[in-house]
Amino acid sequence: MTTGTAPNAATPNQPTDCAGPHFVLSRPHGTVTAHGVTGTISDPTEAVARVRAGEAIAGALPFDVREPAALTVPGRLEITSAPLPVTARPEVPAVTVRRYLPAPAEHTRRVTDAVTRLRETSLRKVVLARAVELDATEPLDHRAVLARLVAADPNGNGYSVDLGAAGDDHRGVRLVGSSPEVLIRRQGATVTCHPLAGSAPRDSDPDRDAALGRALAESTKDLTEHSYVVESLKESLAPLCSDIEVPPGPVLTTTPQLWHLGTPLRATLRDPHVSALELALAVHPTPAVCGTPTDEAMRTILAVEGGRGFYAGAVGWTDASGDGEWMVTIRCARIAADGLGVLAHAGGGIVAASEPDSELDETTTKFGTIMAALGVMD
Ligand SMILES: C=C(O[C@H]1C=CC=C(C(=O)O)[C@@H]1O)C(=O)O
Repeated sequence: MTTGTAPNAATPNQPTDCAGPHFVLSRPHGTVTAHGVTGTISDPTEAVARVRAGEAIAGALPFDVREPAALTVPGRLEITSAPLPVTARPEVPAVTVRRYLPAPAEHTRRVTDAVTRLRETSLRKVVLARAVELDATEPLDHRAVLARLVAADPNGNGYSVDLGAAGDDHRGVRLVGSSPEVLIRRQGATVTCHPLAGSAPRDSDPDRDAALGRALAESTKDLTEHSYVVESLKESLAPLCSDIEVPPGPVLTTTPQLWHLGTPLRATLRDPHVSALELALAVHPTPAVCGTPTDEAMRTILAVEGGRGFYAGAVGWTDASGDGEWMVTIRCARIAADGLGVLAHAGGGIVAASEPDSELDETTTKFGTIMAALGVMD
């Protein structure tokens, strides 16, 4: 499907397609590529109005939606029915870890403090993340990183977004990743989401791997952590949707690095004018990236971590009819405009029963998706 055509006009912050499309989202059921830019939008409310007026949009929402979004009105939205075709796994220049932010011991200390707080206050769950700064010896090509992410994922998940629409600080900056988590998808009146929460590492030995999956499915701590996300989604969707179908319990899903607990939800949209973008804004941030209660968890995260930028936000598109898909922005990295500096984040849901050392290990495993794509573990 294609929506309109327009030149790739160049204004100061405007993303361009000079080095490949400014937005690509590869999914098992299809790839959406935005070609050309007719406008940029940093205010999601304006984007909602533009979609209601019959325009398509694509891009990224930040974790804290009070910060600028990176959305474009594309000249043309190309939608295929297969993941991004990748014929060969391209080489990338050498990438090395500069430092972890905070240092691993400090992340463990933060988790310990959070566990105390979870036991003593009304906070039930909080997702704490840490970051890693990496350096490339030569400029990284985001197209090569995207191809490696898509090639490494049996489901073909991957995204690459030019963040320039968010303002001068983001000019030429790219967000690349491979998210397994569907925040929201709208196809006509059908609304689906697939929240994930609760994790265990994979193992190269099939028997040990299967045992890790079984243990996750029975883990009270992980089932509790997961339940907050499902409850939150049901609550956020209720005013906008009817017939919300929730399976009796979560199912196991996998990425090459991790097992996750996931719950596929399905609902019917009450008002056909409510677009995929509006639905994404209504449910974000879910307790898969923030916590429960949302406000208390958000305050805790901002106080402990500071800003997250586009990590733990949403990346996706909405077409002129309001259909679209938004993924939770995880398993990703920001590549600086010079292609040399990289910043990646990984987080995990903390509940009262969390163990700080396991939580640190979980974030290390989650970094594996982007580290492998950057060749750090080659
Ligand atoms: C916050 C992240 O993952 C979320 C998605 C799946 C499982 C999660 C968990 O088990 O904590 C997180 O909620 C991340 O990858 O940075």
